[in-house]
Amino acid sequence: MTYPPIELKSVSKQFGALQALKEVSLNVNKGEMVGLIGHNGAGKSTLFKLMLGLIPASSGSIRVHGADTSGPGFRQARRRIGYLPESFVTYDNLSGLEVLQLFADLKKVPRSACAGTLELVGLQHAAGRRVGTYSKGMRQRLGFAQALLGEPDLLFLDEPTNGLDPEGIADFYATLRKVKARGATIVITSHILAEIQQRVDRLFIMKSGQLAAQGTLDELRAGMSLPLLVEAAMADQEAAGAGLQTLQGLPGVKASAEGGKLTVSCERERKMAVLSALSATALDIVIHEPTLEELFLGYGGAHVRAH
Ligand SMILES: Nc1ncnc2c1ncn2[C@@H]1O[C@H](COP(=O)(O)OP(=O)(O)OP(=O)(O)O)[C@@H](O)[C@H]1O
Repeated sequence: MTYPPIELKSVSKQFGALQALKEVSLNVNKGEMVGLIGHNGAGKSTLFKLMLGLIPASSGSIRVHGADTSGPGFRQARRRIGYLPESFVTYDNLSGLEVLQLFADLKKVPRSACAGTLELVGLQHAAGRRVGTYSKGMRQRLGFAQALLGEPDLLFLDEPTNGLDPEGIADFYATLRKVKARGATIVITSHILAEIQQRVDRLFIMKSGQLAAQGTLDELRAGMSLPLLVEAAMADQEAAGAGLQTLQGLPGVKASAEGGKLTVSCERERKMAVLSALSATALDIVIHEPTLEELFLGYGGAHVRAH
């Protein structure tokens, strides 16, 4: 029998008087890449630690590949998991290859896998260099490499693009796509919502220890029905004024004009009415969907701060 990689039922976690997680239920399907987002202290890292079996839940059940994280069968399931913690700490006096070999020994993965894994994260040229001389981005790549060792079929990546430059971020997601293509399931957290919103299959929004919403970006948009933003470039100020007048007659539409530019905020179901009102006179029209940041705030999240 095959089990979904992750099944959580009514999971709560108490740290003394503090309730870090409250009745969280969620499933992640095989081969999915999902994003876990939430404000600082929302409970993302705690959820990771519970799913990795590093700390016990106060109540509820957590199954990973069908094995209860508090049961004896979990050791086996744990071998198929890769984890990149939020702060990856390593040994400065060893080379990148030596660090990876150490992790390979711990994970009971043959050392022969290390060179290829370093190549996968673009560190092959620095394999023999002391980690103490690595940049922040290179350390993060090394952390990613240890998570990828042994081709795990479930990956937990906590803030994996921390410290990476734009090229590093693009490389990281290119590698993730390869990992996903071989059927792995991936759970990723990020504070940079613009970065993950187009890259994951589904999103979980955490708020104060609870799951505030879940779904694809489109489902989250439909659930919140935030207004769309339409920007239209008109030939000149006069054309913009005429366009503004037409739009002001439409219900559920707010518009303003500045020079030859019209800015319109409208309910989703008014989009076609707005477009047809402008289509004859506009030179160009751009429609902006609500961003994940706006949805996140709409679902009750606080502002997401980058670390
Ligand atoms: N070992 C612990 N003992 C006591 N409280 C803890 C412990 N671990 C986490 N907490 C608390 O649980 C809550 C959730 O923390 P958690 O680290 O899971 O949040 P997070 O969403 O990962 O935050 P961030 O985005 O800042 O990493 C916070 O209030 C935190 O202070």
